[in-house]
Amino acid sequence: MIETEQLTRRYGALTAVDSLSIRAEPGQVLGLLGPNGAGKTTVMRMIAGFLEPSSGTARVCGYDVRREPLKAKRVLGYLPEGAPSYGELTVREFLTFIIRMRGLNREDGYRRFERVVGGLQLEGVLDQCIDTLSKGLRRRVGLAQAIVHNPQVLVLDEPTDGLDPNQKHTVRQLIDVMARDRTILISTHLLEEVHALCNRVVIIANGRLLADATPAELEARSRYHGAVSFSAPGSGVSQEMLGRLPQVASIEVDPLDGRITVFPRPGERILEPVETLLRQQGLEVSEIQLERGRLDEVFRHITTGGEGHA
Ligand SMILES: Nc1ncnc2c1ncn2[C@@H]1O[C@H](COP(=O)(O)OP(=O)(O)OP(=O)(O)O)[C@@H](O)[C@H]1O
Repeated sequence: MIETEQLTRRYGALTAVDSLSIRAEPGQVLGLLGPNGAGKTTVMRMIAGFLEPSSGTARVCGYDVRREPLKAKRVLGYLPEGAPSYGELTVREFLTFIIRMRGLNREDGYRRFERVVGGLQLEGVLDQCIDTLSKGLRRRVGLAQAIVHNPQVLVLDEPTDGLDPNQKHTVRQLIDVMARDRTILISTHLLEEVHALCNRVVIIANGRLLADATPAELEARSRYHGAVSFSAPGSGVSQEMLGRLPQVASIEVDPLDGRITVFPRPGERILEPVETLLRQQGLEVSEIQLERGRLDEVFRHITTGGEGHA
């Protein structure tokens, strides 16, 4: 479990993290989202015990990171932003060093080494210096050191940053498997990652909490939530006809591809009436889809001041 209470960090006059209270439980992947400079890395560094809070507390599995730092660090794996230090070591030397630092016995150490090297596909670069690896490989080595002691809590700062789509997929699968019985906090700028991984999302800006909700709850705040969109090239679908449906609030046509989006009045469900109307008129449409809502729009709205604390 991860808990912060009124966690605050000031740099001179700047309050980078401002009275932040968040909580993540086992089985949860909590996504920490926010614009550049929102305070995500600062929050994670405080939870990981790498940065002193100015005030407030952070606890990992119940251990206060300031009062019981060793106990907190023992149950925590941390992937910092960027590349791992000790770039002059080979991947094998680095992971062996971390395993020794973590106090694993020979047998467990060997088992865990094999496991993470296999899981993150590092077999081919074990004897290469970290400094000479590609960005994606360095990220995977960083992730390997974060999980090698099989921690209960993981704090991962942009875990898929710099990875190609295949590697992103591999790392997301790994996080997904680990999430079953662990608590995971990840920061990301990729909203697709929120869909792929997170079952809860915290949005911050200027160090302050702006939203704490499930991805579905956030999507429900989008103006696209419940809208119906479809392509109807050359079918003569009339906006006027759709607009006469009592459940419909408005209609928009994408100027680029001509895709039609029909928006419901509050509380109305429009998929069925829209489909029925199109069928009755014998109009050909393709890719008709009920929209869940768009996280990018909600994120923009929340972080640019359109919405208050949730
Ligand atoms: N050591 C420092 N000294 C002074 N200001 C700092 C320091 N570290 C961070 N800051 C400031 O604190 C604020 C939060 O930074 P932080 O790196 O936590 O944001 P972030 O959300 O992780 O950003 P990004 O998405 O760009 O990585 C920023 O305004 C940053 O300039």
